[in-house]
Amino acid sequence: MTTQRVLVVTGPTGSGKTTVCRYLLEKYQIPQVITHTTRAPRTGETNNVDYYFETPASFATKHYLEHVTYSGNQYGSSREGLAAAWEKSPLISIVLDTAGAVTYAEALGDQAVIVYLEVTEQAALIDRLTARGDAAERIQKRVASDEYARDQQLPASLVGHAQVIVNDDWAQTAAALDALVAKYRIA
Ligand SMILES: Nc1ncnc2c1ncn2[C@@H]1O[C@H](COP(=O)(O)OP(=O)(O)OP(=O)(O)O)[C@@H](O)[C@H]1O
Ligand SMILES: Nc1nc2c(ncn2[C@@H]2O[C@H](COP(=O)(O)O)[C@@H](O)[C@H]2O)c(=O)[nH]1
Repeated sequence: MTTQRVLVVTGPTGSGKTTVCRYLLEKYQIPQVITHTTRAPRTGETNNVDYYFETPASFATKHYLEHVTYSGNQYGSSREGLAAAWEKSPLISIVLDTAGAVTYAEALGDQAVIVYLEVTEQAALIDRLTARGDAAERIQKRVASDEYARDQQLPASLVGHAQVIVNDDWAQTAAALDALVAKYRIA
């Protein structure tokens, strides 16, 4: 039987997690698990595609494998969402903060392939969030959050289990992703 795996893409805000999953979808047709959030959509984001955008009341009705608060908003990934993505392909991806990545590693063991993205210069993260169109007040609130500081490091429990990719240069990141997919994708 084919082993079902999920590429858990984690790392600091602005490190490129969403960009990586988009690349995996477009180049390799690797489906991404859609997660739930109470934050407002950014310009260009679509409900049921980028997230299931929820009210606090509707967020509370779902069945989560894990859920977190990140910079004042709630985020959660459902068991149903994971199963629905695995119905499409044995290899899928998900974007999580580092707390979520730790939970996935604990809950799924070797089925969770953890990829930690980092960027050498922290200032580049802020530049990237600004270039993405995030409002200055939102960036300031995020940078001041405990979650922002926490996600700058790979959690101790994932050291030795996670593949670290330095996403300074996209061509190098793409090459690292191609090698990762070659290892786990069933042709
Ligand atoms: N290697 C790179 N070089 C320059 N810009 C990049 C690179 N990778 C991603 N970006 C850009 O950085 C911005 C942030 O990327 P992305 O939204 O993928 O980050 P993220 O980790 O998902 O952020 P968040 O956790 O805040 O949602 C985007 O505008 C993206 O196009
Ligand atoms: N633990 C979880 N983290 C999640 C989930 N969905 C997204 N995220 C992470 O939240 C922050 C903020 O996301 P943003 O889209 O507002 O920039 C980021 O680190 C995401 O990776 C989830 O279901 N669980």
